[in-house]
Amino acid sequence: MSETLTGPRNLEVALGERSYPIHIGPGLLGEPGVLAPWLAGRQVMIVTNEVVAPLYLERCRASLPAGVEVRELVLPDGEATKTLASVSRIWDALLEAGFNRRCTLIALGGGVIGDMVGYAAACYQRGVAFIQVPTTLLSQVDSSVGGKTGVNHPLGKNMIGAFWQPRAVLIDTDTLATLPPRELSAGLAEVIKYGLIRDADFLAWLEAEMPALRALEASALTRAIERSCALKAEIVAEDETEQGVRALLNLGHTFGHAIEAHQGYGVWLHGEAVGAGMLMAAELSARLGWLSEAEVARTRAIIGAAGLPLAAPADMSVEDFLVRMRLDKKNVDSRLRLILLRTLGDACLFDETPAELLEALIEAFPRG
Ligand SMILES: NC(=O)c1ccc[n+]([C@@H]2O[C@H](COP(=O)([O-])OP(=O)(O)OC[C@H]3O[C@@H](n4cnc5c(N)ncnc54)[C@H](O)[C@@H]3O)[C@@H](O)[C@H]2O)c1
Ligand SMILES: O=C(O)C(=O)C[C@@H](O)[C@H](O)[C@H](O)COP(=O)(O)O
Ligand SMILES: [Zn+2]
Repeated sequence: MSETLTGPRNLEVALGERSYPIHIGPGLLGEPGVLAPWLAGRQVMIVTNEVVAPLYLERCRASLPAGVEVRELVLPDGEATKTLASVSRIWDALLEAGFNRRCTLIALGGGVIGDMVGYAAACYQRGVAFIQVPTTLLSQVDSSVGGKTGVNHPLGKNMIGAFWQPRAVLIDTDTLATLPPRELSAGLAEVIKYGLIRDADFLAWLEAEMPALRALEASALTRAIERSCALKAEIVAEDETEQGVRALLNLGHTFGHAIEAHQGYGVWLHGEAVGAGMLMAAELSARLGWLSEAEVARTRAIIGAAGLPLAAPADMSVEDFLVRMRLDKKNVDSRLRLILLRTLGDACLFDETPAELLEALIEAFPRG
């Protein structure tokens, strides 16, 4: 993993007729006509938010070919806006513009925009094309790839949604220059996740390169994005609708989603909640006798080095966690199914955690 690189990288999510490319590189956004190959027809709607629009909407517009009918919709910002009401605004705008089944939606922004635009595309006239143009690290390494789309419900994260794949993912790494450090750390949580679940060498590389990643060093960031996307593409190609291996991408999320929903969406960033959740999963894995204390210490160290929380919210009781975790989408027949670590780089889905062990772990986990 020592090679330096910053130039364009191309990957594919292999899903037969619905396969699509992931293009990664600096300056991709704004290249005239770069989005042209994936448009379904002449009608295009760029959907973004009020933070991203002043930064990148002009460049996105410039990426379209001449002769297309372009509309723009700028939504409010934030996780709290990831609702059916916001998606309805997209449908309203599409209908008011008279857009038909050959239209294409472009999701320009982070995971909130990407998840909502994907869901709007999945439902509009029973399904239209969309392109992901992710502008946060988290969306570039995770949410733009794989076709999980949807919105939150007050009772649970991403409870309403659909699997709907984009036509392409265009990752302009230059957009990370404007990302606030807290959002960069949130994205690093999902990057660390790939190392923990599937790639011990990548994890070791991340440990060494964390300062470079946090300093936005281009070569390290490109490498991290490419490896993350490659691992996700491989898993999604194997199990598009999460019947098996894809569930491993949920490491830390059963705890993390509980934190996000309990605190109120947007109080903890998704990546922050996943960071703390991955540490909880690692500590539970140790209580089951799988991970050593040294491996838990490594997990804690890399999550901390990424600038992520190492404690759960101060006001969250064991019952607060359990109430939310019982609604988790992975559960079957009221059995909690958790993603745990056999060792670093090897995750599994486990549905036999004794209730007392889980409760003791949550009780003992630090609060901040
Ligand atoms: N579909 C999936 O597979 C998947 C995977 C992981 C996460 N998610 C979802 O993604 C969401 C989190 O995504 P996120 O972390 O990108 O959050 P986000 O979309 O809220 O973006 C984070 C913040 O950064 C701003 N922003 C975006 N790009 C910017 C840029 N280049 N410069 C400056 N500011 C910028 C946004 O406006 C926002 O304020 C959650 O809802 C999570 O559930 C989905
Ligand atoms: O793509 C997946 O599969 C994931 O689980 C990726 C997660 O990082 C992401 O947060 C996803 O939205 C969680 O999905 P959910 O089904 O647990 O809501
Ligand atoms: Zn996630």
